[in-house]
Amino acid sequence: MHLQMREDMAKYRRMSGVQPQSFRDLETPPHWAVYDTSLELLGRQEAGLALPRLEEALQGSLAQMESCRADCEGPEEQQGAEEEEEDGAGSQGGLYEAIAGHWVRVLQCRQRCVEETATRPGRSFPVPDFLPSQLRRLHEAHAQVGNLSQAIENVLSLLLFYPEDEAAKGALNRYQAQLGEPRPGLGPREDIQRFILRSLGEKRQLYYAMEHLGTSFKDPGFQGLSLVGDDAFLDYHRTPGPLQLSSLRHLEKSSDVLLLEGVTLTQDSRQLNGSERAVLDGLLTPAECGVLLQLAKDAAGAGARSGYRGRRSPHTPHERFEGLTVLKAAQLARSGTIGSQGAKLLLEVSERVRTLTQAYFSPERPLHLSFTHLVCRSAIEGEQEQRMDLSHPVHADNCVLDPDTGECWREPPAYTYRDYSGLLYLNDDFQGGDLFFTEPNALTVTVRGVGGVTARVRPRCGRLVAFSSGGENPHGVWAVTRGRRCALALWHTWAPEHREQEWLEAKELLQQSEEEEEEEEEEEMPSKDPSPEPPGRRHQGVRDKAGKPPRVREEL
Ligand SMILES: O=C(O)CCC(=O)C(=O)O
Ligand SMILES: [Fe+2]
Repeated sequence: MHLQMREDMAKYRRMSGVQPQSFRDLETPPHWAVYDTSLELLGRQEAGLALPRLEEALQGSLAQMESCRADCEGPEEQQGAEEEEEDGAGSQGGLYEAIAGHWVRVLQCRQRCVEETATRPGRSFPVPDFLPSQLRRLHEAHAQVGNLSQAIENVLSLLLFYPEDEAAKGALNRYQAQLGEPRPGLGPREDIQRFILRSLGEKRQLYYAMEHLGTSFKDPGFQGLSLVGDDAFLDYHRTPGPLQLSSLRHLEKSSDVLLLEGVTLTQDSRQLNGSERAVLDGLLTPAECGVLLQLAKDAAGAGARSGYRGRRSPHTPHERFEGLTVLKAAQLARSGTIGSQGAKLLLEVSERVRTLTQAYFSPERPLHLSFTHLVCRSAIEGEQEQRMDLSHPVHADNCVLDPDTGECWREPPAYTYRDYSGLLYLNDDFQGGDLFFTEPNALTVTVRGVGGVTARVRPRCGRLVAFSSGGENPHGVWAVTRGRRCALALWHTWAPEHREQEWLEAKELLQQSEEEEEEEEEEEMPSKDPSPEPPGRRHQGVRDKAGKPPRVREEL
C-alpha cells in the first residue's frame, strides 16, 4: 500500500466515531485476510475455529493461482517480443518457432504464479513454502480436533512437496496407527495433486524446450518442487519417449508415497515386457471386494428372479457371463431390489481407478470413464475337461487385430475412442482365469500353448492392471475352469464426448435416494414412534403425491 495512504488510514482510524469494521480493504486479495485470521486463531490454540479459515485460505490461494495463470495466456505483450530477442526463440521467424516461443513464455509466466500468489500485496518477497506450510497447519489442526482422515489427506499432500520430510512422515505414521485399519480411499487432496502434477508437467516441458530449442528457463525453485539438480529427472528428459510419460512416475522414483495411500506399483511396463502397462495393488480392502462381489451376486440373483438366467459367455460356451453396468446397479438400488452400499461403492471405486490411471498415464490430459462394467465369468460344471478355448480370446481394446499380420485397425466395430483400459480384480478363489499379454501376431494362444505370451497377471482382490488400449497391448484371459471370477472392467477416454453418461445418471439416482432418506429421517425425528417399521417398508407409496417414484420392490 502507498505510504501516504497508510498514514491517511491511520488518521481516519483515530477519528471519533469510526469503528474498525468501517474499514474494508478492497485491494488485498481475500485469502490473505483469512490466512492471517487463521494464524491468529492457531496462536490462541483454537484449532477448531482456525480450520475453516485455513481451508478457505488454501482454496483462496489456489483460486488466485488460477487467475494468475489465466492471465498468462493474454495477448502477447511488448515484453514478450523483447525476451524473444534475448533468448533467441523464434529468431528464425518460422511459424513453429513462433508458436513454441509463445508457449514457452506462457509456461514461464505460469511458473511465476506460485511466487506471485505467495507474495503479500506491497511486499517484494514471497512467503517461503506458502502452500506446504498451509498443508502442515491443516494436518496438525485436523489431528488436534480428531479428524484423522483429513489429517492424513493433508499430510500426504505435504509429502508430495517434500517426500523426505521426517516430521511429516512421522505424523503420517502416527495418524495411521491411531486410525487402525488402512483406508485405501485416502490419498492426497485432489486440488494439491492436480497442482503438483500440472506444475511438474509444465516444468518438464520447459526443460525440454531448454534442451531442444535452446530457450532459457530459470526454475524458480519454489516450494520443494524445484527440479534443478534432479539428475533422474534431467536424464529422463534426455531420453526420447512418449510425451505422456508421467510426472507421477517421477514422483515415485523419489519417494514411496504413491497417489493413494496403500496403493503400490507392483509391475511397470518394463517388468511386464511391453509398453504402457502397469499392475498396481492395494486399491481395495478385502471388505470392499466383499461388498462388490455381493453386489454382483445380488444383481445376478435379481436378474434370475425376473427370468434372466445369466447368459452363456459371448466368448466361450463353457462359461457363464454376468455383466452389471453402473446405471443398472443404481436402478436396482433405487428400486430397493438390492442394497445401495454396493452401487455407491461401484461409483466411488471407478472414480478411484480413473484418478490413478490418469495420474499414472496421462497427468496432463484429463481421462474420462467411457464404460464401467462389473463382469463375472463362471465355469459351467462338468464341461471343463476337454477345454481348448480361452475365457476371452486375444484382442486389443480399441482396434481390430489382424490375426495374420498383427496389425490393428482403429476403426469400427472396435471402440476406437478407448484410450486406456483397466481391470480391477475382486477375487482369486477360482481356477484358471489369468490375464495375459501377447505379441501382436500371437493369436494361436490356447489353454495349453503359451507361445507369444509376454506377461501374465494373476487376479486378486484390489489388484489393478492398467494399459493403453491399442494394438501395442493385445491380451486375453485363460479359461476359468472352476469357480467364479469377478472384475471391474473400466475403459477411459480422452474424448469428453464419449464420457459415460450412465455414470452421471447413476450418481444422480443414488443422490436422490440419499436425499429422500435424509428427508424421511427428518420427518420421523419429532414423533417418537414406539414401534418403527423396518427400513425400506416405511412410506411405501406415500410419496406419489410429491411426484417422486414410489419406493416399492420390483419383484419378489
Ligand atoms: O477380465 C480381464 O482380465 C480382461 C477382460 C478384457 O480384456 C476385456 O473385457 O476387454
Ligand atoms: Fe480387453
